Amino acid sequence: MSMPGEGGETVRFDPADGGLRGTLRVPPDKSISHRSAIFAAMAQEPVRVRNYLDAADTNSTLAAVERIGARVERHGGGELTVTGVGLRGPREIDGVLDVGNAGTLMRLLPGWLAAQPGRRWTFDGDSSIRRRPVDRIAGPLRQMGAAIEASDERFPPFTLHGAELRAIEYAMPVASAQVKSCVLIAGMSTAAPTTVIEPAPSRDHTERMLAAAGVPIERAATTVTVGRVDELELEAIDVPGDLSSAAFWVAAAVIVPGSRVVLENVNVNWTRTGFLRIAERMGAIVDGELEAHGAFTPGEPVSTLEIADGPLIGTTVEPEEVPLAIDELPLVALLGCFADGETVVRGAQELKVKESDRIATVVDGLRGLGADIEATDDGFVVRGGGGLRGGRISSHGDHRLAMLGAIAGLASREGVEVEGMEAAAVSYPGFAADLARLLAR
Ligand SMILES: O=C(O)C1=C[C@@H](OP(=O)(O)O)[C@@H](O)[C@H](O)C1
Ligand SMILES: C=C(OP(=O)(O)O)C(=O)O
Repeated sequence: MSMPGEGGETVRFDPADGGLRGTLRVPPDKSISHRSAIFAAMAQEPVRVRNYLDAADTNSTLAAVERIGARVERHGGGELTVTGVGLRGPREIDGVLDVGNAGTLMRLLPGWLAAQPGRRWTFDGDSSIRRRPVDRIAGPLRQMGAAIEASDERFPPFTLHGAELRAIEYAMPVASAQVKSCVLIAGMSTAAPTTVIEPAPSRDHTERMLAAAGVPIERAATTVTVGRVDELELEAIDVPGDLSSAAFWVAAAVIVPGSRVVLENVNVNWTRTGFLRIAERMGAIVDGELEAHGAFTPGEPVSTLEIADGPLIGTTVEPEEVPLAIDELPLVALLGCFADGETVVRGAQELKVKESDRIATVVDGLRGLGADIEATDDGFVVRGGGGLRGGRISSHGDHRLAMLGAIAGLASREGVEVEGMEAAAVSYPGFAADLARLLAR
């Protein structure tokens, strides 16, 4: 299977003289879209999903739930009706379940399928997914009674044998919303309540959506307990805009002189907004009013954000902040190049097992554009203030690297060529069109 970005399209991003200006509605949230499709597939009654993300990762999820028996009607404009198979109804398939490039799909869906006694599925994906560990979900699922065979014990492809699961109390070794979600989903089928303890808070979209679906779920600090259910009661889900996509424009507005950008309908769930807090600490001014979210909310707050350019100072991102800003840490490195003093990220080893090794690809990529940046075992150190010269950067097939390169180009002195720009379509297919809108004056 091929990897997006390998040997693909090279696109040049010139300095955005005069700044980025305008108002955007950022694309639907990827994490919440994945969950809406998977939870709707578990329901028995049809579920209306509004504003579903039309991107490679979330389309992999729709294809996967269809293969195991759910019906997906696509009404256009991000509107779907998903008719599920019920919690106990996913069917076996011939061949593999292809998760494409989507780590979230690969780690959430097994939580459900592990609870189907006597049935089995084989999961596989692209060359990037084959480097992403599944032992982190195989461990707790085995403790619950499922069997999993993986290549080298750790990586896809892997085969999952469902079982009558037993409840566990699972203390997670790493803060991962994907692992937490997997165990909670499996825990909906155990006779006694299942508990997950996180080392630090991570995104809580699963907890919010399951609570909205009538699942007994209790949270106290970093402990989450889920009770058994026979059915999910979800009528409709309205997916808010993605903070992780919005973050590219927040970063661009802050570092490209003369910018003023307004971002509408952004999910500002506290477990996702770590990047905004870090950027504000560095001196960025992000104004946002909390707003109600419309008729069918999965319990997620949204806001309109207003960002303008301004001077930055370096900061240190501590380990407990990492899960709250995990996908935006590459952008912290970029801001660091434009900030006075040192910007340090610590406790972010998890970056090594994303779509690319994001410590190596960010550090090598930005250094190639003129940054003074060094990798550490668990993050990076940037000595900023000099901005970026420009040059060439590879996405390594990683959507967030591709878009990082683009924003770096806009803020650079000489422009940046991004190799493998098409990888952006994994989470943000409209990235180029939105950029063109912010450049049109
Ligand atoms: O649960 C989710 O939707 C996600 C959790 C995070 O991964 P980890 O759980 O591996 O930290 C994040 O990096 C990923 O983009 C999406
Ligand atoms: C890490 C990411 O996603 P996933 O784990 O779902 O592939 C991401 O979107 O940055």
